[in-house]
Amino acid sequence: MKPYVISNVGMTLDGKLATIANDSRISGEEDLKRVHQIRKEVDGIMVGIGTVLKDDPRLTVHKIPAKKEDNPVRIVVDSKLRVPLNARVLNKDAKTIIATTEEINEEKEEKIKKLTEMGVEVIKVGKGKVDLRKLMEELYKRGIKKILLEGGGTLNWGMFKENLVDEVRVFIAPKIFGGKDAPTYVDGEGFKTVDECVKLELKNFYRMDDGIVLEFKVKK
Ligand SMILES: NC(=O)c1ccc[n+]([C@@H]2O[C@H](COP(=O)([O-])OP(=O)(O)OC[C@H]3O[C@@H](n4cnc5c(N)ncnc54)[C@H](O)[C@@H]3O)[C@@H](O)[C@H]2O)c1
Ligand SMILES: Nc1nc(=O)c(N)c(NC[C@H](O)[C@H](O)[C@H](O)COP(=O)(O)O)[nH]1
Repeated sequence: MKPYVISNVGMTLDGKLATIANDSRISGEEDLKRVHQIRKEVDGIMVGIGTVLKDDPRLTVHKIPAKKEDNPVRIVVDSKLRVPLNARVLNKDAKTIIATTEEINEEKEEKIKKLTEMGVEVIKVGKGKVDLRKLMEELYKRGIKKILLEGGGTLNWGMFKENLVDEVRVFIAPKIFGGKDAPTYVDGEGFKTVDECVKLELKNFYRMDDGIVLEFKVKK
């Protein structure tokens, strides 16, 4: 059994999640409230370490009225345990799980010890990179039945490739960032053929701020 996974991003018309200089001010105020409403409704919110290193996100519910217990469990996928100990995602505002690989060395062991002392749970699944399917099973066992996957593009690829995403909600801003190397919604290796790509069913769409939100179910 695995959690139900909602992938949500704010994206420009040309599919970017940030500029080549990592400016990622894409969602408007109303859309951020929509995102925080989803955060309030899920059991876990998941990002890759790239997002933590570039954005230092809090991953708590703070754009709409909420109590501390409304904060979902924060999950960071971090193969090499690069998360800085002063990252906001490690603060006391919510529970945090760091998912890393099974490879271990003295430095990593030391960091796990420090994280554990901070009250952070470290889950070790996979070799080379985190085994996302096994991670989903571990999270489900911990009562995490619904997850908001916030990105970024590399983790989104890993989750789509493993067929672990159930729903897609995307805010598209009326902006074009350009940039061959700018981060996009789904980066990583990419599918070679249309046959093997992720197929979606459009369920809903509506205006939001100066853009539009599209909602899809992933066809399984
Ligand atoms: N606009 C949005 O909605 C939004 C949302 C999130 C992030 N972002 C942007 O995305 C960028 C960060 O994305 P990114 O691609 O650099 O990093 P990411 O956040 O996708 O993290 C990727 C990292 O996770 C780790 N990882 C471990 N196991 C993995 C696996 N099985 N599959 C994939 N990754 C695995 C690897 O270290 C990998 O480099 C930033 O610019 C951030 O601002 C934007
Ligand atoms: N939906 C969405 N629209 C955006 O325009 C944007 N930049 C993000 N970025 C995703 C990232 O994971 C965090 O949502 C932000 O970095 C804010 O983080 P916090 O509020 O501190 O949790 N997400």
